[in-house]
Amino acid sequence: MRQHIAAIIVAAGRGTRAGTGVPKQWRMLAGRIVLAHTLDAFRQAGVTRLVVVVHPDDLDKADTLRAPDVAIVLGGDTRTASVRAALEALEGDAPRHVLIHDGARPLLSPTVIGDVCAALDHAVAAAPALPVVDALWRGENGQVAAAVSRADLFRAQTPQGFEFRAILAAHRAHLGDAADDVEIARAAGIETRITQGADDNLKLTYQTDFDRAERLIAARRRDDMDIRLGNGFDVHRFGPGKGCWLCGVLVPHERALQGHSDADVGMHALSDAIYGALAEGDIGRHFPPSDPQWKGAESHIFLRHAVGLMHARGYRLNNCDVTLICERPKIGPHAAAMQAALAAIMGCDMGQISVKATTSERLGFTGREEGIAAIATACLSRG
Ligand SMILES: Nc1ccn([C@@H]2O[C@H](COP(=O)(O)OP(=O)(O)OP(=O)(O)O)[C@@H](O)[C@H]2O)c(=O)n1
Ligand SMILES: C[C@](O)(CO)[C@H](O)COP(=O)(O)O
Repeated sequence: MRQHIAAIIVAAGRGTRAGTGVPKQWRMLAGRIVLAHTLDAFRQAGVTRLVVVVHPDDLDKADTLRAPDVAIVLGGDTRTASVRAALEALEGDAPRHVLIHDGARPLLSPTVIGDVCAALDHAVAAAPALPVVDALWRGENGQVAAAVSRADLFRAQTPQGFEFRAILAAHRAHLGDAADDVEIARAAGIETRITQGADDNLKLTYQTDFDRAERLIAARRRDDMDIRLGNGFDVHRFGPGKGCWLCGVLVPHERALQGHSDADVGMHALSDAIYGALAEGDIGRHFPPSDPQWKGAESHIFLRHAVGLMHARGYRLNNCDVTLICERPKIGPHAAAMQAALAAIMGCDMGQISVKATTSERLGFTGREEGIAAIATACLSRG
């Protein structure tokens, strides 16, 4: 939660460039009102105080946005006047920081918001932007009149973030209009740090922007739906030796597991679950047992390889679940250490990893303590 931050979402424009009819911020985009997408991005970023600035003619439409975290404020004739109205409305219970965002930028990501918020820990003002990458020309009568240097040029985006008191004072002191709030802050002598913008954070200005935004959301939804499951199963027999490697932890025992590698049966099952989710076979395909270089190999090599492949394919781990099947050694006292070891290898949070154990009621080879079996499930998603 970002307790000391409020977000102002300006949505009082008429959207004339996007065409006639309903103003763009109230139109449907991928099945939802544009502003509903915008508000959700802030909620996902943990901003819980949202001020939406609307045109008086749109008050009835604003009813659809009403929620405990949303305040509605009436805007003015210009974007600058709309922002000012919201700043004044917040003053009675002033936040420490304020983010000012175009309602017409519905595809902003929690990452862009988070980067601005992080920059505000060290700066009075911060805003996202993208460097200009194309060559620039000045045109006259449909002809190229001159080349213009693109060095140091950026395309400004929102949300633009400020110390609340500083931007309120800057707005109060500002005469006339401005393209954005950074211009107003700079006029008051406030330096603004540039944070990473995003191509997707486009402003809906023309109808073609709606078409592009629809395509981007459709692609995001396809990615969100791309969830993959894999399972793995492995068995190693007991033999001479002391202690068993299980999920990256050497567990004291009067015997050791036998195998071509270090025989970490839990880590093998987990690696196979990840390979399975990627439809990439199993450990044996990537590390053939016939290859002497893997003799006695530490099993984290296999797991790291599976995780590397997962990232290379554009997936990340949602969660995984490993079950060790044995009478002894007892796993419970070591389960937390195993979770920690796997998390360190996989570069994820311990909460994403479950390690548990069961006996087989003294039945079968595990019941007779001839070996240990492990099953694992991994769930991956895009991104
Ligand atoms: N008087 C105004 C004018 C603009 N905005 C908001 O400022 C953002 C960026 O402005 P722009 O894209 O220029 O929106 P419009 O002014 O609505 O567009 P147009 O210029 O095409 O009419 C939009 O979310 C818009 O709703 C506002 O709150 N109050
Ligand atoms: C604030 C802004 O989004 C920064 O890029 C932009 O200036 C507002 O939109 P407009 O089309 O320039 O009115």
